[in-house]
Amino acid sequence: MELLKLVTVKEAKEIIEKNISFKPGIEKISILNSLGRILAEDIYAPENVPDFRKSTVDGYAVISSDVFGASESLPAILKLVGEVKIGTEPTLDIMPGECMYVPTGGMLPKSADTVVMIEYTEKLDDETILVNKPAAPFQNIIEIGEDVKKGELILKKGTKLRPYEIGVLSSLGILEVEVYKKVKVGIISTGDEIVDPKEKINKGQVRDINSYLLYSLCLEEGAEPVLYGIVKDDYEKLREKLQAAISECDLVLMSGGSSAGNKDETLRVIGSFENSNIFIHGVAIRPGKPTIVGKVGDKFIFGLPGHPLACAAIFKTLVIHYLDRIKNFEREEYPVECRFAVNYHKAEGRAEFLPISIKEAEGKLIAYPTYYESGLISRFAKSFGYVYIEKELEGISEGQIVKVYKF
Ligand SMILES: Nc1nc2c(c(=O)[nH]1)N[C@H]1C(S)=C(S)[C@@H](COP(=O)(O)OP(=O)(O)OC[C@H]3O[C@@H](n4cnc5c(N)ncnc54)[C@H](O)[C@@H]3O)O[C@H]1N2
Ligand code: MOO
Repeated sequence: MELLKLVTVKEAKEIIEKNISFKPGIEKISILNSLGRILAEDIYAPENVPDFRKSTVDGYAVISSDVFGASESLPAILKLVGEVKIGTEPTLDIMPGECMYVPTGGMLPKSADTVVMIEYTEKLDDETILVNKPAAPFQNIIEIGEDVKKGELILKKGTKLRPYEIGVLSSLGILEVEVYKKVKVGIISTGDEIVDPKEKINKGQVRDINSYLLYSLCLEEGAEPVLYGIVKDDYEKLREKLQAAISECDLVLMSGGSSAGNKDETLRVIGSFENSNIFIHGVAIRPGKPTIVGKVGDKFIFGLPGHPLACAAIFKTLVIHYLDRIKNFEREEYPVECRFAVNYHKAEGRAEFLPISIKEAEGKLIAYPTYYESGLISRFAKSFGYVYIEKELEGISEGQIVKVYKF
């Protein structure tokens, strides 16, 4: 396979960014359907949360100076003037020397500045409460706007919505949000030996893994995958399928060719469209070297290597980068730090995407490389994640601390 100049992963990402012209559309959806979607608008709080001063305990709303220095031997004696009903505004206020019963979440009477927990009080009679512990000002109280301040930029455009952000939206009464439309991703597997897993398989053939792998990776990334099936190594058929995928989708992922040489078929097919452009033909990464990145009109086409691990590695490094950039999504990753179990030499001149399994030994996390062949899917499934080894490094030494990124 004659590859053009290999670009580094960093260069590949820059080339992808520079050539983005597609912008996903925006749609308004119910927050109940918004899990995992990326916000396409800044959200400012239309009101304070909470918009009343509330108690965080069951107890008595008091004025702190009235209970200053109170103890079991010398309790503060307060007049009970009423009870706050949860969910309603108190109809009374308290004066010095008075208190009012307030449940957890109840609104405080205006002059109260603290709440004494019921455990630290004694009810002498219907009108008299003994307080045997002092309470500092603002103790057991949530102030107006303490959770969210009116006018605050509470969620930024580009935020990925998790259950917690969705909770914030509902607390503000925002029940619909603008998010980026799901990117429609066409998936084409190629290769004479690839068989639909629903069919009988003969010696020399393999069941299609990449369609299923890519489909699931797309779902995980909030995209909308569309399967175009398996295409035999045939220029015309491949061109037909690619044409259909380009016209129906926003992005196309093709995987495999048939060993060395035929990858050029993918290249030739992408290049055969009017307004096509090929930016990358070969990336300095292992696995994943025979990668093609091009564009037809404003639709990106990724020609991914056939080996499932190589295919997934390029999805994780380059396809995800493209998906993030078109949605202004700043991905935050927090890798697990582990001690590397062995001495590992990587291939020269290429960065490496090395699957890892993690074991715990004597309270320490140990990272074991699980990859030796990019065609072995089961090793991949046993891995927790991967270590990314920069192109310039020789490898990793036993005992070295490495960062393991979750799959
Ligand atoms: N002489 C050379 N041979 C190879 C080179 C090279 O530089 N010179 N590179 C190797 C590398 S690295 C890779 S990766 C593969 C990539 O080849 P292709 O992208 O053309 O992919 P195929 O040859 O079609 O497939 C490779 C391998 O993966 C299996 N495969 C393909 N598609 C699927 C699928 N959908 N599901 C499951 N398995 C699939 C296929 O049967 C092959 O076993 O080339 C090396 N060779
Ligand atoms: O890209 Mo290939 O998977 O290095 O074997």
